[in-house]
Amino acid sequence: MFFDYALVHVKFTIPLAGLLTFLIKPFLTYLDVTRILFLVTVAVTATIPWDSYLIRTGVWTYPEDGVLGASLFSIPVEELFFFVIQTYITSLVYIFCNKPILLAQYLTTREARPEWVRQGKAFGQFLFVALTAFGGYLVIQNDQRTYLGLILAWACPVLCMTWSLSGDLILALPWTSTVLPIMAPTIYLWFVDELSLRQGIWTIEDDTKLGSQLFGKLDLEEAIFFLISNMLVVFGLLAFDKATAVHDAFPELFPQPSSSVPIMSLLRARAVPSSQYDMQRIVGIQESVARLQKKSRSFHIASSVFPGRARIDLTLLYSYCRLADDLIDDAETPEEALNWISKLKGHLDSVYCAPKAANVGHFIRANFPPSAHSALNLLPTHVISSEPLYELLEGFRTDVEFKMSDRPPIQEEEHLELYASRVASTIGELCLDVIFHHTLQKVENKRALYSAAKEMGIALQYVNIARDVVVDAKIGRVYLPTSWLEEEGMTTEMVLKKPTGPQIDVMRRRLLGKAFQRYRNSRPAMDLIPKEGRGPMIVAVESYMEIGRVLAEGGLRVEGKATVPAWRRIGVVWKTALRNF
Ligand SMILES: CC(C)=CCC/C(C)=C/CC/C(C)=C/CC/C(C)=C/[C@@H]1[C@@H](COP(=O)(O)OP(=O)(O)O)[C@]1(C)CC/C=C(\C)CC/C=C(\C)CCC=C(C)C
Repeated sequence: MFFDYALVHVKFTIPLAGLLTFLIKPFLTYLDVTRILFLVTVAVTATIPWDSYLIRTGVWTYPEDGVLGASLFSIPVEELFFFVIQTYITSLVYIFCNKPILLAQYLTTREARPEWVRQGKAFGQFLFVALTAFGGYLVIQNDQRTYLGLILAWACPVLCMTWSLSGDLILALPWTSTVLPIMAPTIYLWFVDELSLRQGIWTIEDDTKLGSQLFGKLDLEEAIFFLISNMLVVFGLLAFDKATAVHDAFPELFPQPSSSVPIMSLLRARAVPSSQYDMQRIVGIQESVARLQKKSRSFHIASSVFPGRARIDLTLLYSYCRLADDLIDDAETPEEALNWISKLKGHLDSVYCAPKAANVGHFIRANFPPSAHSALNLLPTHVISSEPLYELLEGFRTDVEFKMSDRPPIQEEEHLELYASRVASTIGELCLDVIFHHTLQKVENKRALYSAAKEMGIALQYVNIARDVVVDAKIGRVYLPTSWLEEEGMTTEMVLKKPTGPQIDVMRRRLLGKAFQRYRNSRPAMDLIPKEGRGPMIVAVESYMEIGRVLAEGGLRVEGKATVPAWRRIGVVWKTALRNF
């Protein structure tokens, strides 16, 4: 049939590329687009001489009526398009699979690598060198193994190079970041190829192939070709990403954020010997990511759409806030909790107030358990201002007061507002500090933005309280104002005993109403946030407000805690990103 090869694209590759573009476009950054273009250019340039040789020497043939007719160096345009679209598809799958991962946490110095990673990397290097030599040998033999030889001799030197650059990272990453983006497009292309071979759209000549099939008509060499070419794409992207991760992880070595430097300068980060990596910082980043992942699904999902360095700083900030909150919540007595507050203040004093020579590290080691060290050491104090942090600690004092006196600290609505502004408006301010620090844009209206961020913080805290009435009651806390309880004919003791029922639902709705009012007041200001942080910040806020929406709909509860189903969380992130990125 005429134009069969073009039809393969129309039916199989273009629709998949279109679907992936539709799904992933909202999350694509400038850096993503740059590296896809870079990789497509490299892939096309590197494949043309090889493919042209294959066609001119008759390893591959195409029936004349199966192709459009236009060609470059004997390569049909459809084939050239295949290099482009395959690289594009695999890159998108890779980017999709890797968004949730903060790559910097997988960087290691040679000494810090587990033995199996060191040996695996060396084995990979040996394997690719051996396969290159074997491929060369097969080409020289010039028999049925020629096509296999050409594939190996062409691809394995490049694989060896990219593996040498980032084999340690490839081995350390979860399989969903490496094997999945290689295998998913490979398997899809195997089926497309099998169909094409079955229909005779292209043919591999019998003299130059082994004659064994993986399945159906799919020749073993073709299966290996798609596997290896997708490995080339993924290894190439990983080598690129390793440079970005190094750049983002070590602001002391690279003051500019990765999103603002030209691609070639970025690759210079790759040249930094791993012996210069600050492993204490990397371990701290790992611990912070683990804390975020374990403690907050909303912020963890939202963190994946922030650009590299802002993402690291927000994760470190989260880790500090969570640690401080947990130290106080988990204290056995109110006195112990107050002691933690004063130690945390001491830490802030040593960072922000003491003369430069003050030994912050020593203070941390002397006063906090080892599990707290990295969160305190890595709090990005060069990026955030001190006042909101002191204020946050003041807010935690209210939590302690629940245990200290018979009179609950939240008597009136204004007490609730003060509490929320201390523990959450402060977080809004700190988040803005991070974004302002990492933007290259000159920010107008900073004052208005800070004031909206404070308002939004209160909205999120109200949602948090509305969600956690049961959970909080279990630890002796009722954040609903006593005056509201009285209006519903209840007392604090009654809520502590039975934190559910129609009166609680009325008060929860009242609180949610106030949360949404504040959300509506402050949401328009978010459009003025610098572009690097605007979309991700909106995603973070919307993901959290979704908990409020689920609650308002009387939604799902697990052990008294409203949960947003995973599909709904992902939907919110996707829709928000589509509108705001
Ligand atoms: C993406 C990312 C990693 C963001 C990190 C945000 C961050 C630093 C959060 C701090 C969390 C924390 C532990 C604070 C201690 C006090 C506390 C408990 C506050 C409550 C947060 C809930 O956190 P939790 O871990 O309990 O989460 P789960 O409910 O378990 O999922 C709060 C509800 C406060 C959250 C408040 C904010 C994030 C501020 C929101 C405001 C903005 C983002 C600014 C918007 C800007 C404009 C201009 C309007």
